[in-house]
Amino acid sequence: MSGKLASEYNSWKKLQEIYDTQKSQLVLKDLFAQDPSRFNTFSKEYVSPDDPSTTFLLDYSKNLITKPVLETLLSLVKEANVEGVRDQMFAGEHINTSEDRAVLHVALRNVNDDFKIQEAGADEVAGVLAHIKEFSEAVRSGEWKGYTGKTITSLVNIGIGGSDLGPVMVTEALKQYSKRDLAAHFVSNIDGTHIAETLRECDPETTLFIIASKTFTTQETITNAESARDWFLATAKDKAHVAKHFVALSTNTKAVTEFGIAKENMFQFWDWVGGRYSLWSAIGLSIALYVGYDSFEKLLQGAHGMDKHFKETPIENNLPVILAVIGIWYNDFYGSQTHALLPYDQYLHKFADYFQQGDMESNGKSITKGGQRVDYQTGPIIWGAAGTNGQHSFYQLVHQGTKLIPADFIAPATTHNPIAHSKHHRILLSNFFAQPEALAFGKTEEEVRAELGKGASEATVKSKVFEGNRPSNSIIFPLMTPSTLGALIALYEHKIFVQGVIWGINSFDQMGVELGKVLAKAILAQLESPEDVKGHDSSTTGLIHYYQKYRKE
Ligand SMILES: O=P(O)(O)OC[C@H]1O[C@@H](O)[C@H](O)[C@@H](O)[C@@H]1O
Repeated sequence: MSGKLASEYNSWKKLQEIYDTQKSQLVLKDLFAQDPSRFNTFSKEYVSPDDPSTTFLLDYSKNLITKPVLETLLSLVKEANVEGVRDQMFAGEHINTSEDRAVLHVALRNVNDDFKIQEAGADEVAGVLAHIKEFSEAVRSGEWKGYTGKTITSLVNIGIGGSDLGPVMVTEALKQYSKRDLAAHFVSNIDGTHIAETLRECDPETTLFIIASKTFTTQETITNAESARDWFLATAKDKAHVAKHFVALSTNTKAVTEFGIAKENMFQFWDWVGGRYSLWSAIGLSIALYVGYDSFEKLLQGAHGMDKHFKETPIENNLPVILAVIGIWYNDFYGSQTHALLPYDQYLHKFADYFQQGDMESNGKSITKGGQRVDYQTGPIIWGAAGTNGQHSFYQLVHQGTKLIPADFIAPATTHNPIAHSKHHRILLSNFFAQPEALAFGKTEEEVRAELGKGASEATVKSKVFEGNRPSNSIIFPLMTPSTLGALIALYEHKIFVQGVIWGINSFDQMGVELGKVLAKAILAQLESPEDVKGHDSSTTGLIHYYQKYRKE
């Protein structure tokens, strides 16, 4: 960390100058016309340093950049000492300064021990992975039995935030690798409907509950876990049976034991694993159970390959760095407020949800590590949806609205489900190719006039014009596999890291989630009767009073 605001860097000032003076020249149609090799210049194929079959192409040529713009963006990376902070992260230095913690999700997937990491606990990773392997194999093979001797057929992961979103996203993405005889459910919301509806699909004799909570104090998770235990004991009766049906993933041994889960059924992790970076840790147990340990290990290997790429590749060829700086170009100079993640792969339908936490909880900050208020924009709003669904809903705004929405299009070249001789997939991909093209190059007034002929009104002509010059990245990979998924997730994790370092913020704490929790606790104690409702504004008081008119118990 340099201690400077990003806006104080010389390269930042230069970028502002470029934006102010050259913005009108940054027109994709012209840039492509002027340079026939633009695609070659601004695209890179990633090949995992560990496994050549883990590969993808990143095409960033449809961005509002030229070589000088990109060079200036990269000099920002140098000036902000991103490489130095990156190396501190890999070395286990406490770069999460507000919590005085290391940030070591890379240690969880350090499969070949390529990185020498000293932090306490890093040497325990292999042991926890062995525990995950042993347990997941026992459950999947049927060797692990429920209290009446039956095989487990349903998993219920109870967790929220980072203890939910990663496993949800990955189990969906790798569904093709599951045995299909083990159903995976995820309960996160405190709304009783979530657990009630889930339990309706489960049988206490064949259900395994995985209580996933780093702190083991999260109100939603503990309340849901207690209700799950009550539901289970209503049938099983004997508390001794809990051991066969409840396991915990946590850093908090004391709280887990107090809940009644045996120590041998607890899967440990460490304070240097951030919640939103924890799917690689014991939090990934539901993934290993659902897709098998081998696939879980390949996921880790895929991420590890990207870690090596990020750590060892010069910044001009470093894919997370490139994505990060292009994002900064739009976020901080073009004034884009959002960034869309648009996977053309149904298996990735939770990808944007996952990175809403990954990115927005990491970089949704306005105070630098040094305590200064930033005078520029930080993390973008992340959103998106899978496949062509979005085209029939929100793409109208992306194409013709008043906002500039940078987007990443992500797709597999081949599908696990080549039904109708891959007809579906070809149609899907034709859209994956067409959308970035339409966004970039649009449709001119002349083209519209030629199409409509003389009789068309001016308003109709104008409404059919696509201004174009809307930027995007495209990522295409051979097939959705565990290792490719691991590499893709790590790509975005490191992108978020690079942006956080440039903005000078701490991407690894989440102070902003606390205030609401505290207020909710105070309000919970006041819900009984109107006389208890004290200390609020008239709006909050009015809302609680309205609720109290209808509350039943
Ligand atoms: O795993 P835990 O401790 O139950 O925490 C769950 C989530 O709790 C939220 O409050 C945090 O903002 C998330 O970062 C975290 O993932």
